[in-house]
Amino acid sequence: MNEAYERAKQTYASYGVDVEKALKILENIKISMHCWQGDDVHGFDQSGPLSGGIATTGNYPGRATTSEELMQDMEMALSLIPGKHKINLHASYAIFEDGEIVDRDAIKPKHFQKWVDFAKKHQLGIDFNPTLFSHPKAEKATLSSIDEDIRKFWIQHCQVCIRISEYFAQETGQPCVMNIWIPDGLKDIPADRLGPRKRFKDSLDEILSIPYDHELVYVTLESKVFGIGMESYTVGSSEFCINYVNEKHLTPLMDNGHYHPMEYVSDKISAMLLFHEHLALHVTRPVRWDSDHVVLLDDETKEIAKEIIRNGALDRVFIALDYFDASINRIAAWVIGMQNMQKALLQALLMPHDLMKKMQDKEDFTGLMVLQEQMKSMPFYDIWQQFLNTYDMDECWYEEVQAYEKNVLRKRGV
Ligand SMILES: C[C@H](O)[C@H](O)[C@@H](O)C(=O)CO
Ligand SMILES: [Mn+2]
Repeated sequence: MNEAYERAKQTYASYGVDVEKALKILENIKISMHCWQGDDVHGFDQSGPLSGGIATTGNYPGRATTSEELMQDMEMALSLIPGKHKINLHASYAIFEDGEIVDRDAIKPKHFQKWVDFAKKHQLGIDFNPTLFSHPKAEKATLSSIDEDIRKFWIQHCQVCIRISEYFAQETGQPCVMNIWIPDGLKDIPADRLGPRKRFKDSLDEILSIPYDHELVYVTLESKVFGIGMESYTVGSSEFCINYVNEKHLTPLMDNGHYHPMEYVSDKISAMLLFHEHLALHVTRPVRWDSDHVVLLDDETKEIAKEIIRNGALDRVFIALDYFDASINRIAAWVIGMQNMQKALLQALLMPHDLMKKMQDKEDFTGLMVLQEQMKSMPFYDIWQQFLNTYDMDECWYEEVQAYEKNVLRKRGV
Protein backbone atom coordinates (compact mmCIF):
# COMPACT_ATOMS: atom_id res chain seq x y z
CA MET A 1 0.00 0.00 0.00
CA ASN A 2 1.25 3.46 -0.88
CA GLU A 3 0.87 5.33 2.42
CA ALA A 4 1.47 8.81 1.05
CA TYR A 5 -1.23 8.25 -1.57
CA GLU A 6 -3.71 6.89 0.98
CA ARG A 7 -3.10 9.88 3.27
CA ALA A 8 -3.48 12.32 0.38
CA LYS A 9 -6.69 10.59 -0.66
CA GLN A 10 -8.12 11.17 2.81
CA THR A 11 -7.11 14.81 2.78
CA TYR A 12 -8.97 15.30 -0.49
CA ALA A 13 -11.93 13.29 0.82
CA SER A 14 -12.25 15.74 3.71
CA TYR A 15 -13.19 18.33 1.06
CA GLY A 16 -15.62 15.91 -0.55
CA VAL A 17 -13.26 15.04 -3.43
CA ASP A 18 -13.22 11.47 -4.77
CA VAL A 19 -9.61 10.88 -5.84
CA GLU A 20 -10.16 7.48 -7.45
CA LYS A 21 -12.93 8.86 -9.60
CA ALA A 22 -10.68 11.75 -10.64
CA LEU A 23 -7.90 9.35 -11.66
CA LYS A 24 -10.31 7.23 -13.67
CA ILE A 25 -11.50 10.30 -15.57
CA LEU A 26 -7.95 11.46 -16.27
CA GLU A 27 -7.04 8.06 -17.72
CA ASN A 28 -9.52 8.65 -20.53
CA ILE A 29 -8.63 12.22 -21.44
CA LYS A 30 -6.93 12.47 -24.81
CA ILE A 31 -4.63 15.36 -25.55
CA SER A 32 -3.52 15.96 -29.12
CA MET A 33 0.28 16.06 -29.29
CA HIS A 34 1.55 18.28 -32.11
CA CYS A 35 4.16 16.66 -34.34
CA TRP A 36 5.73 20.02 -35.21
CA GLN A 37 7.57 20.37 -31.89
CA GLY A 38 9.89 17.60 -33.09
CA ASP A 39 11.30 19.32 -36.18
CA ASP A 40 10.80 23.04 -35.50
CA VAL A 41 7.79 23.14 -37.88
CA HIS A 42 9.88 22.35 -40.99
CA GLY A 43 7.70 19.54 -42.38
CA PHE A 44 8.83 17.17 -45.14
CA ASP A 45 7.38 18.72 -48.28
CA GLN A 46 9.63 21.73 -48.76
CA SER A 47 13.07 22.93 -47.82
CA GLY A 48 12.46 26.68 -47.84
CA PRO A 49 12.26 28.93 -44.80
CA LEU A 50 9.33 29.03 -42.39
CA SER A 51 6.80 31.70 -43.25
CA GLY A 52 3.46 33.09 -42.19
CA GLY A 53 4.88 34.52 -38.98
CA ILE A 54 5.82 31.06 -37.73
CA ALA A 55 9.30 31.28 -36.24
CA THR A 56 11.39 29.01 -34.08
CA THR A 57 14.42 30.15 -32.14
CA GLY A 58 17.25 27.96 -30.91
CA ASN A 59 19.42 25.31 -32.44
CA TYR A 60 19.33 22.46 -29.96
CA PRO A 61 20.99 19.40 -31.49
CA GLY A 62 19.04 16.43 -32.81
CA ARG A 63 16.11 17.91 -34.70
CA ALA A 64 14.19 15.23 -36.61
CA THR A 65 14.75 15.66 -40.35
CA THR A 66 12.93 12.59 -41.72
CA SER A 67 9.59 10.93 -41.03
CA GLU A 68 11.41 7.96 -39.48
CA GLU A 69 13.25 10.23 -37.07
CA LEU A 70 10.15 12.21 -36.19
CA MET A 71 8.15 9.06 -35.47
CA GLN A 72 11.00 7.61 -33.46
CA ASP A 73 11.12 10.79 -31.35
CA MET A 74 7.36 10.93 -30.90
CA GLU A 75 7.39 7.28 -29.87
CA MET A 76 10.02 8.11 -27.27
CA ALA A 77 8.02 11.05 -25.95
CA LEU A 78 4.75 9.08 -25.87
CA SER A 79 6.43 6.30 -23.90
CA LEU A 80 6.95 8.85 -21.11
CA ILE A 81 3.46 10.35 -21.17
CA PRO A 82 0.77 8.42 -19.31
CA GLY A 83 -2.36 7.43 -21.23
CA LYS A 84 -3.46 7.05 -24.84
CA HIS A 85 -3.63 10.28 -26.80
CA LYS A 86 -3.89 11.75 -30.28
CA ILE A 87 -1.22 13.10 -32.57
CA ASN A 88 -1.69 16.32 -34.48
CA LEU A 89 -0.24 16.49 -38.00
CA HIS A 90 0.15 19.29 -40.52
CA ALA A 91 -0.28 18.59 -44.23
CA SER A 92 3.39 19.50 -44.68
CA TYR A 93 4.21 16.18 -42.99
CA ALA A 94 3.06 14.17 -46.02
CA ILE A 95 5.46 11.33 -46.74
CA PHE A 96 6.53 10.94 -50.37
CA GLU A 97 8.33 7.90 -51.64
CA ASP A 98 10.45 6.95 -54.63
CA GLY A 99 11.26 10.55 -55.53
CA GLU A 100 7.57 11.46 -55.92
CA ILE A 101 6.88 15.18 -55.61
CA VAL A 102 3.31 16.24 -54.99
CA ASP A 103 2.23 19.79 -54.33
CA ARG A 104 -0.15 20.56 -51.50
CA ASP A 105 -3.23 20.80 -53.71
CA ALA A 106 -2.81 17.16 -54.75
CA ILE A 107 -1.77 15.27 -51.62
CA LYS A 108 -3.69 12.10 -50.94
CA PRO A 109 -4.46 9.77 -48.05
CA LYS A 110 -1.73 7.42 -49.26
CA HIS A 111 0.87 10.08 -48.40
CA PHE A 112 -0.15 9.69 -44.77
CA GLN A 113 -0.41 5.92 -44.64
CA LYS A 114 2.74 5.64 -42.55
CA TRP A 115 1.27 8.03 -40.03
CA VAL A 116 -1.83 5.84 -39.86
CA ASP A 117 0.36 2.78 -39.30
CA PHE A 118 2.16 4.67 -36.55
CA ALA A 119 -1.13 5.73 -34.94
CA LYS A 120 -2.52 2.21 -35.07
CA LYS A 121 0.63 0.74 -33.57
CA HIS A 122 0.29 3.08 -30.59
CA GLN A 123 -3.52 3.21 -30.46
CA LEU A 124 -3.58 6.93 -31.16
CA GLY A 125 -6.12 9.18 -32.83
CA ILE A 126 -5.01 11.69 -35.47
CA ASP A 127 -5.91 15.37 -35.85
CA PHE A 128 -4.99 17.33 -38.94
CA ASN A 129 -4.21 20.79 -40.29
CA PRO A 130 -3.98 22.10 -43.84
CA THR A 131 -0.62 23.90 -44.04
CA LEU A 132 -1.13 27.37 -45.48
CA PHE A 133 2.36 28.68 -44.75
CA SER A 134 6.01 27.86 -45.58
CA HIS A 135 5.23 27.46 -49.28
CA PRO A 136 6.03 29.60 -52.35
CA LYS A 137 2.30 30.19 -52.92
CA ALA A 138 1.85 31.44 -49.35
CA GLU A 139 4.28 34.33 -49.58
CA LYS A 140 1.58 36.99 -49.75
CA ALA A 141 -1.88 35.65 -48.99
CA THR A 142 -3.63 32.29 -49.22
CA LEU A 143 -7.40 31.85 -48.93
CA SER A 144 -7.87 35.62 -49.05
CA SER A 145 -5.54 36.13 -52.01
CA ILE A 146 -6.52 38.54 -54.74
CA ASP A 147 -4.77 36.20 -57.16
CA GLU A 148 -7.47 33.73 -58.20
CA ASP A 149 -4.99 30.97 -59.07
CA ILE A 150 -3.42 31.17 -55.65
CA ARG A 151 -6.76 31.31 -53.89
CA LYS A 152 -7.97 28.26 -55.85
CA PHE A 153 -4.76 26.39 -55.05
CA TRP A 154 -5.36 26.79 -51.31
CA ILE A 155 -9.07 25.97 -51.61
CA GLN A 156 -8.08 22.75 -53.32
CA HIS A 157 -5.49 22.11 -50.60
CA CYS A 158 -8.09 22.42 -47.84
CA GLN A 159 -10.49 20.18 -49.73
CA VAL A 160 -7.93 17.41 -50.12
CA CYS A 161 -7.17 17.82 -46.42
CA ILE A 162 -10.83 17.09 -45.61
CA ARG A 163 -10.48 13.82 -47.53
CA ILE A 164 -7.29 12.97 -45.64
CA SER A 165 -9.01 13.81 -42.34
CA GLU A 166 -11.85 11.41 -43.19
CA TYR A 167 -9.27 8.75 -43.96
CA PHE A 168 -7.63 9.29 -40.56
CA ALA A 169 -10.96 9.01 -38.76
CA GLN A 170 -11.96 5.87 -40.68
CA GLU A 171 -8.63 4.19 -40.06
CA THR A 172 -8.21 5.08 -36.39
CA GLY A 173 -11.87 4.82 -35.39
CA GLN A 174 -11.62 8.24 -33.76
CA PRO A 175 -12.96 11.55 -35.11
CA CYS A 176 -10.39 13.86 -36.66
CA VAL A 177 -10.29 17.55 -35.76
CA MET A 178 -9.24 19.43 -38.91
CA ASN A 179 -8.15 22.96 -38.13
CA ILE A 180 -7.88 25.78 -40.65
CA TRP A 181 -5.58 28.67 -39.82
CA ILE A 182 -4.39 31.20 -42.38
CA PRO A 183 -1.46 33.57 -41.97
CA ASP A 184 -3.07 36.24 -44.17
CA GLY A 185 -2.81 39.80 -43.01
CA LEU A 186 -1.04 43.12 -43.39
CA LYS A 187 1.97 44.70 -41.81
CA ASP A 188 0.59 48.20 -42.00
CA ILE A 189 -2.69 50.04 -41.97
CA PRO A 190 -5.06 48.55 -44.58
CA ALA A 191 -7.00 50.51 -47.16
CA ASP A 192 -9.47 47.65 -47.45
CA ARG A 193 -10.24 45.36 -44.55
CA LEU A 194 -13.44 44.01 -46.03
CA GLY A 195 -12.14 42.69 -49.37
CA PRO A 196 -9.72 40.07 -48.01
CA ARG A 197 -12.28 38.91 -45.43
CA LYS A 198 -14.90 38.59 -48.15
CA ARG A 199 -12.50 36.49 -50.25
CA PHE A 200 -11.61 34.36 -47.21
CA LYS A 201 -15.33 33.79 -46.57
CA ASP A 202 -15.92 32.81 -50.20
CA SER A 203 -12.97 30.42 -50.05
CA LEU A 204 -14.26 28.76 -46.90
CA ASP A 205 -17.71 28.43 -48.47
CA GLU A 206 -16.14 26.66 -51.41
CA ILE A 207 -13.98 24.40 -49.25
CA LEU A 208 -16.99 23.35 -47.23
CA SER A 209 -19.18 22.82 -50.27
CA ILE A 210 -17.76 19.32 -50.68
CA PRO A 211 -19.68 16.64 -48.80
CA TYR A 212 -17.94 15.03 -45.86
CA ASP A 213 -18.95 13.01 -42.82
CA HIS A 214 -19.51 15.52 -40.02
CA GLU A 215 -19.39 12.73 -37.44
CA LEU A 216 -15.88 11.84 -38.56
CA VAL A 217 -14.37 15.24 -39.25
CA TYR A 218 -14.76 18.32 -37.08
CA VAL A 219 -13.64 21.31 -39.10
CA THR A 220 -12.36 24.06 -36.82
CA LEU A 221 -11.35 27.63 -37.58
CA GLU A 222 -8.54 29.29 -35.63
CA SER A 223 -8.40 33.05 -35.26
CA LYS A 224 -5.37 35.21 -34.53
CA VAL A 225 -5.09 38.85 -33.51
CA PHE A 226 -1.71 39.54 -35.12
CA GLY A 227 1.46 37.88 -36.38
CA ILE A 228 4.97 38.76 -37.48
CA GLY A 229 4.55 40.76 -40.68
CA MET A 230 0.81 41.11 -40.09
CA GLU A 231 0.91 43.37 -37.07
CA SER A 232 -1.85 45.72 -38.22
CA TYR A 233 -4.45 43.38 -39.61
CA THR A 234 -5.26 39.68 -39.74
CA VAL A 235 -7.94 38.44 -42.10
CA GLY A 236 -8.95 35.60 -39.78
CA SER A 237 -9.71 37.79 -36.79
CA SER A 238 -11.64 36.53 -33.78
CA GLU A 239 -14.91 38.15 -34.89
CA PHE A 240 -14.56 36.74 -38.39
CA CYS A 241 -13.93 33.22 -37.15
CA ILE A 242 -16.59 33.18 -34.45
CA ASN A 243 -19.22 34.49 -36.83
CA TYR A 244 -18.20 32.09 -39.58
CA VAL A 245 -18.28 28.99 -37.39
CA ASN A 246 -21.66 30.08 -36.03
CA GLU A 247 -23.13 30.41 -39.48
CA LYS A 248 -21.73 27.10 -40.72
CA HIS A 249 -22.03 25.09 -37.49
CA LEU A 250 -18.30 24.46 -37.41
CA THR A 251 -16.18 24.30 -34.28
CA PRO A 252 -14.28 27.37 -33.06
CA LEU A 253 -10.62 26.91 -32.17
CA MET A 254 -8.99 29.15 -29.59
CA ASP A 255 -5.21 29.33 -29.32
CA ASN A 256 -4.31 31.10 -26.09
CA GLY A 257 -1.41 32.82 -27.84
CA HIS A 258 -3.71 34.47 -30.34
CA TYR A 259 -5.29 37.21 -28.25
CA HIS A 260 -4.19 40.47 -26.66
CA PRO A 261 -1.83 39.67 -23.77
CA MET A 262 -4.40 40.75 -21.18
CA GLU A 263 -7.14 38.54 -22.63
CA TYR A 264 -7.51 35.04 -21.23
CA VAL A 265 -8.88 32.05 -23.10
CA SER A 266 -9.85 30.54 -19.74
CA ASP A 267 -12.36 33.36 -19.39
CA LYS A 268 -13.75 32.76 -22.88
CA ILE A 269 -14.44 29.01 -22.58
CA SER A 270 -17.75 29.24 -20.69
CA ALA A 271 -19.11 31.82 -23.13
CA MET A 272 -18.19 29.61 -26.08
CA LEU A 273 -19.71 26.53 -24.47
CA LEU A 274 -23.06 28.27 -24.21
CA PHE A 275 -23.23 28.69 -27.97
CA HIS A 276 -21.25 25.78 -29.43
CA GLU A 277 -21.58 22.04 -29.15
CA HIS A 278 -17.79 21.72 -29.30
CA LEU A 279 -14.79 23.92 -28.71
CA ALA A 280 -11.22 23.22 -29.78
CA LEU A 281 -8.17 24.58 -27.98
CA HIS A 282 -4.55 25.09 -28.87
CA VAL A 283 -2.89 25.27 -25.49
CA THR A 284 0.38 27.16 -25.65
CA ARG A 285 2.36 29.68 -23.58
CA PRO A 286 2.59 33.15 -25.01
CA VAL A 287 5.41 35.06 -23.34
CA ARG A 288 4.47 38.70 -24.06
CA TRP A 289 3.27 37.65 -27.54
CA ASP A 290 2.41 34.51 -29.52
CA SER A 291 5.83 33.08 -28.74
CA ASP A 292 4.68 29.45 -28.43
CA HIS A 293 6.78 28.54 -25.40
CA VAL A 294 6.45 25.06 -23.86
CA VAL A 295 3.27 24.67 -21.80
CA LEU A 296 4.05 24.92 -18.09
CA LEU A 297 1.86 24.23 -15.07
CA ASP A 298 1.16 27.95 -14.89
CA ASP A 299 -1.92 29.84 -13.78
CA GLU A 300 -3.55 30.11 -17.21
CA THR A 301 -3.07 26.41 -18.05
CA LYS A 302 -4.62 25.53 -14.68
CA GLU A 303 -7.48 27.97 -15.21
CA ILE A 304 -8.19 26.55 -18.69
CA ALA A 305 -8.33 23.06 -17.18
CA LYS A 306 -10.64 24.22 -14.39
CA GLU A 307 -13.06 25.72 -16.90
CA ILE A 308 -13.22 22.46 -18.84
CA ILE A 309 -13.74 20.32 -15.75
CA ARG A 310 -16.10 22.46 -13.70
CA ASN A 311 -18.36 23.02 -16.69
CA GLY A 312 -18.53 19.29 -17.33
CA ALA A 313 -17.17 19.87 -20.84
CA LEU A 314 -14.58 17.13 -21.22
CA ASP A 315 -16.47 15.49 -24.06
CA ARG A 316 -17.04 18.83 -25.79
CA VAL A 317 -13.59 20.36 -25.70
CA PHE A 318 -10.83 19.11 -28.00
CA ILE A 319 -7.53 19.76 -26.26
CA ALA A 320 -4.44 20.11 -28.43
CA LEU A 321 -1.02 21.57 -27.70
CA ASP A 322 0.66 24.09 -29.99
CA TYR A 323 4.19 25.27 -29.28
CA PHE A 324 7.64 24.83 -30.73
CA ASP A 325 10.84 25.36 -28.81
CA ALA A 326 14.09 24.69 -30.67
CA SER A 327 16.29 25.76 -27.76
CA ILE A 328 15.80 22.71 -25.53
CA ASN A 329 15.58 18.95 -25.97
CA ARG A 330 12.50 18.56 -28.14
CA ILE A 331 11.38 15.28 -26.58
CA ALA A 332 11.53 16.83 -23.13
CA ALA A 333 9.51 19.75 -24.54
CA TRP A 334 6.74 17.33 -25.53
CA VAL A 335 6.78 15.42 -22.25
CA ILE A 336 6.79 18.59 -20.13
CA GLY A 337 3.87 20.12 -22.05
CA MET A 338 1.75 16.97 -22.23
CA GLN A 339 2.30 16.06 -18.57
CA ASN A 340 1.59 19.65 -17.51
CA MET A 341 -1.71 19.62 -19.35
CA GLN A 342 -2.53 16.35 -17.59
CA LYS A 343 -1.45 17.76 -14.23
CA ALA A 344 -3.60 20.83 -14.75
CA LEU A 345 -6.58 18.61 -15.56
CA LEU A 346 -5.92 16.39 -12.56
CA GLN A 347 -5.68 19.39 -10.24
CA ALA A 348 -8.97 20.62 -11.65
CA LEU A 349 -10.53 17.18 -11.15
CA LEU A 350 -9.41 17.28 -7.52
CA MET A 351 -11.29 20.45 -6.61
CA PRO A 352 -14.64 20.70 -4.81
CA HIS A 353 -16.27 22.70 -7.59
CA ASP A 354 -19.84 22.31 -6.31
CA LEU A 355 -18.86 23.65 -2.91
CA MET A 356 -16.99 26.57 -4.47
CA LYS A 357 -19.88 27.42 -6.74
CA LYS A 358 -22.28 27.40 -3.77
CA MET A 359 -19.97 29.81 -1.96
CA GLN A 360 -19.98 32.16 -4.95
CA ASP A 361 -23.76 31.93 -5.25
CA LYS A 362 -24.14 32.73 -1.52
CA GLU A 363 -21.71 35.62 -2.00
CA ASP A 364 -19.32 34.09 0.52
CA PHE A 365 -16.35 35.53 -1.31
CA THR A 366 -14.06 35.43 1.74
CA GLY A 367 -14.73 31.74 2.31
CA LEU A 368 -14.22 31.11 -1.39
CA MET A 369 -10.85 32.84 -1.39
CA VAL A 370 -9.78 30.85 1.68
CA LEU A 371 -10.77 27.57 0.03
CA GLN A 372 -9.20 28.46 -3.31
CA GLU A 373 -5.93 29.23 -1.53
CA GLN A 374 -6.11 26.01 0.52
CA MET A 375 -6.44 24.05 -2.70
CA LYS A 376 -3.01 25.30 -3.73
CA SER A 377 -1.25 23.41 -0.95
CA MET A 378 -3.10 20.12 -1.21
CA PRO A 379 -0.93 16.96 -1.47
CA PHE A 380 -1.26 16.80 -5.25
CA TYR A 381 2.22 15.31 -5.73
CA ASP A 382 1.17 12.00 -4.12
CA ILE A 383 -1.86 11.67 -6.39
CA TRP A 384 0.18 12.42 -9.50
CA GLN A 385 2.75 9.79 -8.42
CA GLN A 386 -0.05 7.27 -8.09
CA PHE A 387 -1.22 8.13 -11.61
CA LEU A 388 2.29 7.65 -12.99
CA ASN A 389 2.65 4.38 -11.08
CA THR A 390 -0.41 2.90 -12.77
CA TYR A 391 1.50 3.29 -16.04
CA ASP A 392 4.77 2.01 -14.55
CA MET A 393 6.18 5.50 -14.86
CA ASP A 394 7.89 7.83 -12.44
CA GLU A 395 9.39 11.29 -12.20
CA CYS A 396 12.79 10.13 -13.47
CA TRP A 397 11.81 10.30 -17.14
CA TYR A 398 14.40 12.98 -17.93
CA GLU A 399 17.22 10.48 -17.38
CA GLU A 400 15.73 8.38 -20.19
CA VAL A 401 15.52 11.43 -22.42
CA GLN A 402 19.15 12.28 -21.67
CA ALA A 403 20.23 8.77 -22.62
CA TYR A 404 18.19 9.02 -25.85
CA GLU A 405 19.78 12.36 -26.60
CA LYS A 406 23.25 10.86 -26.17
CA ASN A 407 22.57 7.66 -28.12
CA VAL A 408 20.25 8.91 -30.84
CA LEU A 409 19.82 12.67 -31.16
CA ARG A 410 23.47 13.69 -30.89
CA LYS A 411 24.38 11.20 -33.63
CA ARG A 412 22.13 12.88 -36.21
CA GLY A 413 24.58 15.63 -37.09
CA VAL A 414 22.01 18.44 -37.03
C1 LIG B 1 1.89 25.53 -36.52
C2 LIG B 1 0.99 26.62 -36.05
O1 LIG B 1 1.13 26.83 -34.71
C3 LIG B 1 -0.44 26.46 -36.31
O2 LIG B 1 -0.74 26.05 -37.58
C4 LIG B 1 -1.40 27.54 -35.91
O3 LIG B 1 -2.23 26.81 -35.09
C5 LIG B 1 -0.91 28.74 -35.17
O4 LIG B 1 -1.09 28.80 -33.99
C6 LIG B 1 -0.26 29.87 -35.86
O5 LIG B 1 0.13 30.88 -35.00
MN1 LIG C 1 -2.41 27.42 -32.93
